[in-house]
This record gives sequence, C-alpha cells and structure tokens, in this order.
Amino acid sequence: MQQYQRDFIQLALDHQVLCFGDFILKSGRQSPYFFNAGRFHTGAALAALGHAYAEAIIASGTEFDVIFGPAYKGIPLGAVTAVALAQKGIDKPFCYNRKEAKDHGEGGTLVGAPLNGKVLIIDDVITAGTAVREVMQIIDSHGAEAAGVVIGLNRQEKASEDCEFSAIQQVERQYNIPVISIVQLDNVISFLEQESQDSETLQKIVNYRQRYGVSGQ
Ligand SMILES: O=P(O)(O)OC[C@H]1O[C@H](OP(=O)(O)OP(=O)(O)O)[C@H](O)[C@@H]1O
Ligand SMILES: O=C(O)c1cc(=O)[nH]c(=O)[nH]1
Repeated sequence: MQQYQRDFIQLALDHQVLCFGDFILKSGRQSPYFFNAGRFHTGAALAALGHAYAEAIIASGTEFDVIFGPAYKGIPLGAVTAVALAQKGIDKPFCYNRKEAKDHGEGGTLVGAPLNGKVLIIDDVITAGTAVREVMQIIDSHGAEAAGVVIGLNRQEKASEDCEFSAIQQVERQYNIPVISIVQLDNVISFLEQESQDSETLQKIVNYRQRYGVSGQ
C-alpha cells in the first residue's frame, strides 16, 4: 500500500467517514462497515479530499472534458475535485444532477456546465454498480461519452451474488472505461490489521467479504 492510500484511510477514520456497525446499503446488502463521505464536512477535510481525488486523476492520465458529480454525495466530491485540479493548472467544467427535476426557475435535472464531450464521473463508492449505471444513462441521454469513473473506496464486491465479476469489472468491460479508486477494501483490511485492536470488527468485515467480495478489483 502506498503512503497516500494510508493517509486517505487515516483521514476517513479521523472524520468517522469510514465507520463500523450495521448498515443497509443501496443494494440491500447488510454491511459491517460503511464509507459515509458526508462526514468530510470541514473545509480542511474537503480540501484534503479534493487533493486526493485530483492526484488520482492526474496519476491515471485519464483525458476528459467535463467533471460530473452524481447526486447527492458526488456533488461536493466533484466540486472539490474541480477546485483541486484548477489549483494544479487543470481547469475543467463541472456539472451535477438533481435526483428530482426542478419544475420552476431554470428547471430540469442538470446544474452547472453542459454535459458534453468526455465525462469524468466522481463518486464516493461503488458497491453493486447501480448508481454508476444510472449515471451512464444520463450521459448517454445527453449525447456525451463517459471517460472514466473516480471513487474514494472500491468495496471490491460482486455485481450480484450469482456473478463472479465485481461491479467495477463489469462497468469497465461494458463501457470500456477505467474505474480509478483511491483505496480498495484490501487496503482497508491491511490497514486495520496493522493499526486496529478491534479483531471482532475485522472478522465481521472479512466474513462480509467472503459472501459479497471478489478477489482482485
Ligand atoms: O454501487 P451501488 O450499489 O449503486 O452503491 C453505491 C452508491 O450508493 C450510494 O449512493 P446513494 O444514492 O445511496 O446515496 P447519496 O444520495 O447519499 O449519494 C453511494 O453514494 C454510491 O453512489
Ligand atoms: O452501497 C452503498 O449504498 C454504500 C456503501 C458505502 O460504503 N457508502 C455509501 O455511501 N453507500
């Protein structure tokens, strides 16, 4: 594991973004851990977050025209990433969506820059891949093209229980785009093995991974 990945996990633990307990996911899965990006809620934490996403994007070499942050938690993630990239000399347009269309004023579901060209999607996690597929439909319906997806945590989970591939592998193959993650569950488990005394929590995560996880991405 790289130092920037250790720093990212420590940042997430410090802000209780990475938290432990009993959580129901969008997919209906019951998880002993959760990545709640909404808890990156101070100026300094958001600045660090934007920096981490920007570094991952630059390191990947992915070319894109516009940043898209899907509602809800992808919106601030996309915004802080756009700011961090601009501070590094890469000034790109930023666009996000509403979950419910606005029927007054400017109306519609998209806010910010036009959704044109190659779109880089910024989100927090991918579990079963439902959210990212919804974004693909939005991009497609605007005649744009996906350039890639950047997430904070790759949970390394199967798209469905009877599928041998991860949700991320499926997205990469189906849309022929890279999915870039700052850390993945393997990194979190290694970090906790070294730094945490809570063997019970670690065991619950390992058990969860045996049921829903894939090896590799
Ligand atoms: O890969 P999946 O199984 O789709 O799960 C991951 C998605 O679930 C959450 O979104 P959600 O819409 O629940 O939450 P938000 O409105 O808080 O962003 C999360 O932010 C990811 O976008
Ligand atoms: O799968 C989800 O719904 C999910 C998992 C997670 O760790 N964090 C989150 O915001 N959503």
